[in-house]
Amino acid sequence: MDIPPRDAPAALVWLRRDLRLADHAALSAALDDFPKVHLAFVFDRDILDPLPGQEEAGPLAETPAAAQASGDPGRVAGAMRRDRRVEFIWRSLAELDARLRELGGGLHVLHGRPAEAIPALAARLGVAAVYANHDYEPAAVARDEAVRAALARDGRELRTFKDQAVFERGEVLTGQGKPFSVFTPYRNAWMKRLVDADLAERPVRLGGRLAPPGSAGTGEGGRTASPPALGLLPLESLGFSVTNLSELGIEPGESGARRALADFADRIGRYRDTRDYPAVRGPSYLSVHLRFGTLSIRAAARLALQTMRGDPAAAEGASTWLNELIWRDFYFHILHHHPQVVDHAFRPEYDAIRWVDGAEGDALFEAWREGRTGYPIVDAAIMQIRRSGYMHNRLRMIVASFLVKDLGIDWRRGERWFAEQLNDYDLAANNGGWQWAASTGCDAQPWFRIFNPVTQSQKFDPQGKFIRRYLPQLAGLSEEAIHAPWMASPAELERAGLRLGVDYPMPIVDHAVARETTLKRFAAARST
Ligand SMILES: Cc1cc2nc3c(=O)[nH]c(=O)nc-3n(C[C@H](O)[C@H](O)[C@H](O)COP(=O)(O)OP(=O)(O)OC[C@H]3O[C@@H](n4cnc5c(N)ncnc54)[C@H](O)[C@@H]3O)c2cc1C
Repeated sequence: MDIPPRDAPAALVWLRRDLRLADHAALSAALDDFPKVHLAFVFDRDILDPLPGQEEAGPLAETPAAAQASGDPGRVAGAMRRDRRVEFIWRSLAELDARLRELGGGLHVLHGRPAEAIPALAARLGVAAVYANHDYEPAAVARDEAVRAALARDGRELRTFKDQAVFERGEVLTGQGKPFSVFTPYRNAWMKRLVDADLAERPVRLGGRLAPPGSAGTGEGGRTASPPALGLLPLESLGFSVTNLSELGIEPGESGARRALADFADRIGRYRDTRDYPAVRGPSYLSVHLRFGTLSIRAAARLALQTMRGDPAAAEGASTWLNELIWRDFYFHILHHHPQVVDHAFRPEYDAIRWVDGAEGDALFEAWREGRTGYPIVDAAIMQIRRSGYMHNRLRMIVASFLVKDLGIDWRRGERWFAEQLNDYDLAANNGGWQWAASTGCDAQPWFRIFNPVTQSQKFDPQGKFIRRYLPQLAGLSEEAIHAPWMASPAELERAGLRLGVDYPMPIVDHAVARETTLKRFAAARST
């Protein structure tokens, strides 16, 4: 790639899932190559317009459905959706914009389609090149190719960098140069390849290097290129309103990520022993920051590695946590090398499974996503995701397994619903997690191993603390009864003030029967 002339006016750094100013590969490279930089973010209509909104994300004056029912076009236009991710991004950008303004710059925030918006902004600013970080999702790869082609038509380059992963694409391969499909050898090869430079902070020194707002109105449009006064489009102008993000204590932005990382640094030594218990503050809760890049993956991995090297008492916890970060790279690797997993089973034989569909499938799916299965651990987990946009990893495995192996529903339906709900939704990790639980993926749970939701509950929420938090109607049940209320004696139910079938449903399936049906379903697909 040619290095542009030093007197080239400026570069444009296009932020996507890297909403920070520290340790940022594309920004660091742009500052190496150009004397001045602009920064921009596009609220992408192709992503935002189809978002349905999250039912339990906070109060809303009027839902799109109610407005639609009124038949009043004015009300339809004014109806808002709530989506915690959109608010998270918006607030992270507001913080970033404020910081840029302190330094004499400002963030260009656009609402449109990147393939048009980015080349148009680049032209207006008169920049020589656009810098961005790699994204591995097929739709994002196609988007970036479209932007690259449009920029090239104007004689501009799109330069992209690894930032989201520690190792990406073909960097970790088998001895035969092939992609891995099993995690443990991938992890071993990943560890073997790692040197300190891979995790080194990418320097970003912005002082005096930001193109001031309004300074570059010399582009083809001839108009001033300064970002609007606030630098940001109001959330409402995007069709979204404020959610319960603040109530949940989720702090967006780089400052939120820094605080969450520092909080976890004190607990990392206990991670291995606590991470499987949803009632305990065991995991890092950093996934939303890693998703939107308010935290750099290198900073996260540095914490793990430094703890492993410098604190023997915490080393095991840190090494277990590093493993999870490697799973994240692993699923990017799988998505990059096998993009067909987006719509298909990684193991093609499982595309032949006959799932429960039609009215019966719809009814079972509705009961699952509304937390009405009658299995308390499953229903409590569903309440957690609906109210907070987060679900504990152990619970993600339990509810995914339950949908697929107890209810016989196609994993893709669950995957899509998670995609709407999760703050940390990431195509690679979500698809990987669902295919793991459904036994259709690479290195997945074997098809004949089926989680028993009652024993999982007894093991990982032994006192029912998590269940009580999300299903207060069961709070009066004893530790023994809370995992399977239908087994409780009438006297116990009466003591707990619980009317089964009224206050809380009877189980919608019998696990033992469902298990047998699932084994037959998988066996039939394997034999075709
Ligand atoms: C069905 C299912 C769906 C999932 N969907 C997603 C998703 O959309 N987005 C997502 O980030 N994770 C997903 N996961 C993985 C995991 O559940 C979450 O990353 C984790 O619960 C996030 O909480 P944490 O940050 O406290 O995790 P921690 O336990 O503190 O882990 C640290 C980080 O490691 C990464 N990580 C951990 N476990 C995994 C994993 N199995 N695969 C990939 N990365 C991992 C995440 O970035 C996480 O933030 C899914 C798992 C399952 C079983």
